[in-house]
Amino acid sequence: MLARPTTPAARLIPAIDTGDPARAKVLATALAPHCGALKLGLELFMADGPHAVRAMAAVAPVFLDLKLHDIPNTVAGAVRSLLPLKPAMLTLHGAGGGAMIGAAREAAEKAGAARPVLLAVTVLTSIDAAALAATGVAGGPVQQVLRLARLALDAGADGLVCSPQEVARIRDAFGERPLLVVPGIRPAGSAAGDQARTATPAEAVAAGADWIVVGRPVTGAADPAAAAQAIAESLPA
Ligand SMILES: O=C(O)c1cc(=O)[nH]c(=O)n1[C@@H]1O[C@H](COP(=O)(O)O)[C@@H](O)[C@H]1O
Repeated sequence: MLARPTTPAARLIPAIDTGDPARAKVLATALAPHCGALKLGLELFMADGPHAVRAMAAVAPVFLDLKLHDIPNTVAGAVRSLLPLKPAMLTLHGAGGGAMIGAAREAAEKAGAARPVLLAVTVLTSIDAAALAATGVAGGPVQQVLRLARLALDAGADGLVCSPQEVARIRDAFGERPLLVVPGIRPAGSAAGDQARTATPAEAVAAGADWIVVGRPVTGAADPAAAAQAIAESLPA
């Protein structure tokens, strides 16, 4: 399994969100020396599938963010189908429930020591309190994140995806064990866009994030490698 980062640069996971494989290759090549892993999400996977994963894995560990969410049998099958691509990290939705997460873990175990880190997405960082209430969830994002965190960790997830605003609360409740991967990161002065629960890179790491996921503030910069390096330099040692 991918080890916890030991340097500031290794904490950074740029999100390569593009449907253009050529653009993805340019970004991956430029950013690989300045990060701990590269995130490949739905946009690129829908466009270029397993080929894109193999191409990215040639330059850096791949965080394959497909946010699996289905019945346990289907998710276990999806994990089995993905194992030959050797992703370093894989996401599934905590809201899929404990049986789904347990089935994913059992399927992942087939890869032995090289299995991907299984990360349960808690409450998407684009969801604010009002949007969460509209889905019928009582209580605010923090309460729901803690509820899904407990469920996912008990069921066999190695870690969690949460916003920077819940990191300290998760560390208080669950200690150092869970791996915490944190999107919703915005360097000071950068546009929030569709993100609702945000903080700066340094704030997220100071609160206890292991990795930070940064997309548009890096990939939309005139010089993505320089933007990545500036973020790494802003992090506590
Ligand atoms: O699982 C994720 O990575 C994820 C979970 C979440 O709650 N929020 C979230 O933004 N992400 C991903 O993190 C990246 C954030 O991108 P930017 O908003 O451009 O920095 C995107 O690729 C999202 O798919």
